[in-house]
Amino acid sequence: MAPDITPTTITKTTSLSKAPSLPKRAYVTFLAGDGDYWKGVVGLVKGLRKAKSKYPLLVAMLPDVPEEHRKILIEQGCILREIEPVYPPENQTQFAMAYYVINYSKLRIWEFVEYSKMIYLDGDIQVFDNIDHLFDLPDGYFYAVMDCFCEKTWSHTPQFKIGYCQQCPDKVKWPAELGPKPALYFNAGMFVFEPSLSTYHDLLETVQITTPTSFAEQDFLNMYFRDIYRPIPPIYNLVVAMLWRHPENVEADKAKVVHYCAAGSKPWRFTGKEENMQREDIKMLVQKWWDIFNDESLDYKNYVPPDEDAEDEAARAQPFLMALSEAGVVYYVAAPSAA
Ligand SMILES: O=c1ccn([C@@H]2O[C@H](COP(=O)(O)OP(=O)(O)O)[C@@H](O)[C@H]2O)c(=O)[nH]1
Ligand SMILES: OC[C@H]1O[C@H](O[C@@H]2[C@@H](O)[C@H](O)[C@@H](O)[C@H](O)[C@@H]2O)[C@H](O)[C@@H](O)[C@H]1O
Ligand SMILES: [Mn+2]
Repeated sequence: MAPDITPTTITKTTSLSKAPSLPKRAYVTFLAGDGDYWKGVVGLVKGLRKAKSKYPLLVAMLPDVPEEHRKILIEQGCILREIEPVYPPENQTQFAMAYYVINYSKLRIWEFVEYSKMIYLDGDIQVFDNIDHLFDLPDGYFYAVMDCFCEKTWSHTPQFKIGYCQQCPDKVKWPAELGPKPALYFNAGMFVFEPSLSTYHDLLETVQITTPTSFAEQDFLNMYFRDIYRPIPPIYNLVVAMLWRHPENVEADKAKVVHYCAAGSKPWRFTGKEENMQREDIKMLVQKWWDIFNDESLDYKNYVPPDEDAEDEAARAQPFLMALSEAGVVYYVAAPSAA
């Protein structure tokens, strides 16, 4: 008896085959432990909503995130993805911060291959303007903002010891006797990447044969993606220490993304007592974070998505992308030759 292939079945099959396969994009952050970083994630998802981002926020979370925090994040519209920890090989390394050892677990996000492109954001980051246009940057590269070597957390490095920083390479030139100038180095609190199973497996294998260093997975990612790393402007990840280390390179009120990574700058723990925490620009940025965190109209349960036919943000940003590629001379600096 021939199977009953009715028009419905054929239609259903046909319509499914026509389903558009739009590339899926999402923001992703990382959450570990039962501490207070969940507040950073709530602030981040509300900030993305305020900036009218079109894409969801995934939370790659370790099993030790308590049920109570998970519930809060789901109620705020986050997509939770539990991941297993990634530990570096046994080592004697003194990480710049002891807890950095858990940050290797960030590498699990390369496994999220249902997404074609993702933007990773630390939980201590806030997005104050729409950055959806970064998803339209050309594939095949790793985009992130250049870091700064001037904080005490870098005091163990030759750069710090001689006063060299990539943010001002002409101020103290890299001495030839120290060998080749360090390759451009990014802050791993924010980056644009493409999930890929082959990259994911290679990352995990490479971690196990790489001696850990003080900035843990940030150092590792800089080594791993060195050849395809493309710097993007500091407005996309204002590492707040830049405000006092390189004020000529940044403007607090122009930053689209702010990274509260200087000691004492985490908004949800802010006391104002640590060095530089009484600066007006720091207090303004911390207040901006709290204004979003406390804004109940941005809670997922109260949120009304923007009008669907509002001008597409990507179209609005097209001129930007052209400018960025033209300005490529400034930001798409090829890594200095090894010689
Ligand atoms: O107890 C912790 C410590 C860190 N993190 C996550 O790991 C990221 C990196 O740590 P952190 O931002 O503190 O490092 P920094 O950028 O300040 O060096 C955080 O933003 C969080 O997303 C976390 O979830 N729980
Ligand atoms: O695990 C290593 C971490 O390294 C980075 O933080 C550092 C780095 O930015 C230094 O340059 C600063 O001086 C320092 O304050 C800051 O903590 C990333 O932000 C974080 O996500 C994570 O990868
Ligand atoms: Mn951070």
